[in-house]
Amino acid sequence: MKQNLELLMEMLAALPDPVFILSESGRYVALIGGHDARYYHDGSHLVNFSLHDVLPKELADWFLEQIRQTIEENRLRTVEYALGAHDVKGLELAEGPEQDIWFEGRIQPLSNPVDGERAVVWVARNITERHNMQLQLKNLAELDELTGAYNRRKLMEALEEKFAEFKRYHHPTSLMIFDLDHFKQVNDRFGHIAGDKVLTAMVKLCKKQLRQQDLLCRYGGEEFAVLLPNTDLEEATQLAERLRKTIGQYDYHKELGQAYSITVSAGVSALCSKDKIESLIKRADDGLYQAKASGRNCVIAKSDN
Ligand SMILES: Nc1nc2c(ncn2[C@@H]2O[C@H](COP(=O)(O)OP(=O)(O)OP(=O)(O)O)[C@@H](O)[C@H]2O)c(=O)[nH]1
Repeated sequence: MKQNLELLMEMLAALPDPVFILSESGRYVALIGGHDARYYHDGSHLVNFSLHDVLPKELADWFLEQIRQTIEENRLRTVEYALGAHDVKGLELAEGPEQDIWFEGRIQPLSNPVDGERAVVWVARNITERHNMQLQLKNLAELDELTGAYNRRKLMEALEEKFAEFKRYHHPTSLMIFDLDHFKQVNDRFGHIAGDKVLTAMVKLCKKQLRQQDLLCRYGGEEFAVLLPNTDLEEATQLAERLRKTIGQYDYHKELGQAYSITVSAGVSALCSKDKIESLIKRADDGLYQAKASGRNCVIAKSDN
């Protein structure tokens, strides 16, 4: 009997991933396993502290909510979350992983109370590698490799999404399409690699001007599009003008080895009730075409009539 118990204890201690017993009020009742310092920090000091003693309030509240839901639903639940060593008070920072860790938490309610309280068992597994890989795949699928702007596929996806939202809620939504003027001359004069640097610098410049919600995409070659949620045609035109001026005033000395400025031409359109995605794009494209035809370095807004 004693031998069996010893074996059980040894087996539990050897568990590669940390297993926490957490009470409904957020107390760390016990911690078993998880001693591999390549993947985990030593959390043994946490026992008998409460979540709010060691975690920032927002995180502690989130953990408590997960415990509460698991007990209420009385079933296994799986959650994913990030935790940095600096988030947890009292950890030995010199030991364990340096970067933020992504965890998968598998939370199971216990059938009997612990010290008079309902409790869960929370198995935490380091999934940082998998998470980073997923992020990398997502970036590969969504981003233009050269400039870091979103790619055309992402633009079409976002347009579908915003179009559906527009039909439901009628939030104003606009599209700007712009193209660098006489860009062939840049390539011819400075070479294709220098041209690449100009495109990359220009995207950086635009990102600084745009809001978090705006989606800057490489539409093709030296043509870009910006999807502007919650923006009507007038506001979109103002924003396009601001971008045009900012890009035109930038000196590509660093990229081209001499003072050089490049202008852009742009077309702008806004979703209207009888629109399809294609007609929204076509109006912005028509605006761009007109801007080129009327001497470049300007913005033409195309309304739906
Ligand atoms: N360096 C570089 N150049 C590119 C890339 N994609 C497209 N281009 C170049 O962009 C240029 C586009 O030329 P055109 O379509 O004649 O247009 P433009 O010279 O900009 O003239 P307008 O648009 O009429 O003002 C071509 O020289 C393409 O090779 C790229 O990824 N890198």
